[in-house]
Amino acid sequence: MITPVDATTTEAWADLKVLKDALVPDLRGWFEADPHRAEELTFDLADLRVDLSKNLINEDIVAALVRLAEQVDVAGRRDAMFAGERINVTENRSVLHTALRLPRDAELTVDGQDVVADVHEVLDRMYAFADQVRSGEWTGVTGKRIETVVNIGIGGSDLGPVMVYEALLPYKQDGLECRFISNIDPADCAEKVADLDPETTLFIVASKTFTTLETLTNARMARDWFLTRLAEAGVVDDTDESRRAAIAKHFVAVSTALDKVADFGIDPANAFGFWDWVGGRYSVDSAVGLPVAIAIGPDGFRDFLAGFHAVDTHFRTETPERNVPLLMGLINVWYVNFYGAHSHAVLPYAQYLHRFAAYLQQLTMESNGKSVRWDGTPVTSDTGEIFWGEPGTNGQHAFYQLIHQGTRLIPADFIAVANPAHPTLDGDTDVHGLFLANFFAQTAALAFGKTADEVRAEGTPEEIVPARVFAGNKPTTSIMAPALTPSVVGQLIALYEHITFVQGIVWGIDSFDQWGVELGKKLALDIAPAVFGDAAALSRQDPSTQALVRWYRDNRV
Ligand SMILES: O=P(O)(O)OC[C@H]1O[C@](O)(CO)[C@@H](O)[C@@H]1O
Repeated sequence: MITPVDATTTEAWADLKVLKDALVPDLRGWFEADPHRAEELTFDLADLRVDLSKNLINEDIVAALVRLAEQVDVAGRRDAMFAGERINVTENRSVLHTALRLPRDAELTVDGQDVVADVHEVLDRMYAFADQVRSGEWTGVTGKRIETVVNIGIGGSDLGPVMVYEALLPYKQDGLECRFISNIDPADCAEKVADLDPETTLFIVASKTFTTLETLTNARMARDWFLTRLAEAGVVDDTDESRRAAIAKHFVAVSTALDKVADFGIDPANAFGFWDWVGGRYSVDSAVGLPVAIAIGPDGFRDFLAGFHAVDTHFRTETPERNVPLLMGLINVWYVNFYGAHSHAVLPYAQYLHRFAAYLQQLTMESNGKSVRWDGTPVTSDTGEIFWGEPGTNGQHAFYQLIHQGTRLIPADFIAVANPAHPTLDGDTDVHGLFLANFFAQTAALAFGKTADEVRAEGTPEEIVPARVFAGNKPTTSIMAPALTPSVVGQLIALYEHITFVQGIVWGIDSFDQWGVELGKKLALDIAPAVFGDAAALSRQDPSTQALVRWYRDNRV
């Protein structure tokens, strides 16, 4: 195993400390002093235009960050990832989500296995199935075409598909709708199926491991609902054969554990596989994206994958000074480790990206929320960021106050597209233009603020001048694209995947395991008997938990 370099002992880290101590943030002054600042810090990455100029950085800081990347060998680890080396050390696995978007004629053999051929074999099956559902060739047990696809999954088997489905709604085929059941709260399943016709509904049970309690419980509840409703309609009887025939037309699975899929009662012919080298939170471009492929069609899904691949190629081949995921990852390190930033806002000015922050929460926080390095030694600096956000302009009327005038530094990524799916006029006003005026205004206000003199010049009474001053120097990155196409959505996801990777390497952590989720899962199974009345199991719990369970049982009608 390669020992992680301790970033905090590198020369570059020491240089960054000196630079931070000497830096007086002054975005106004920096832009005035250098008329080329915006141009020099703006980069094109596939269809994305990324403006880093409103960050608290200068040439020396960028150079030191790039040296830090060299000194911790980001490039070496990146190449190891792309080559299929087992960089997920604690699970002894390759990390090859980038292989999921390799074109058919690419070559990648890992442990003697032609990975590209495997990936395209599954993609071909997904595309054929998607075409059958979309054309109506695939019918339910009573011969009706499918109108609703219900994905049952959680974490990476839910957040990616739902985010991308919502982002690409304008590309969805008319007459087809997707829904997503994830929470084990029975309300989720009950609400999502309440108005559905089982004869026109297709369930996709998506679980990498096919052991996840939430997903298997929801899948069983959905199966019960489905069979009960069809029995009531006289479509199935209570023979196994009749039920199996109905399930075969209405339940398919996505998993790496195809044996368990069969145990659940889903025909293995209707299962779409992937591989242990795809992390759950990196899997939306695998068969986990099946609902998206059905909704937008194979051509749309191909564009989606091409978007990822374009960013992969940039990340793999671009020089460090122009490598956008590398620079963005390093700038995040700058804020976390040198400014003590705890959180990072993602603010899409695109309503269709309303689930993007939720998606990024799993991607970034499950990846980099770690306190040991990949060799088991403690981390030597803070790691991870709390990712959060809401679409603009809704966020402006909720939490932007704290970003503008609070005491915490919150780096924010602003995302917008030039061409909306719904160009709409309000009288003579282009509403999307008005929307984007807010996007431009917010990053400017955050960067440049408003001085006391400017506030006074507006005639503000002296006693409320301080309350109306904006300090400015609040860092933002602006990301723009021509339109929210399937390719652009793929590009955005790949961009953040690689940003997350870069941060993980600097911190020396394994960004691809998630052991921290395990304890809660195990404890839930231990406590469940107590919840159901097992006195011995209850007595094994701590006093607080015992009291809470008793209260629950006393109040549960
Ligand atoms: O796809 P599975 O195996 O059901 O797992 C769902 C999710 O559970 C986790 O293992 C833990 O939250 C995630 O990493 C994963 O995306």
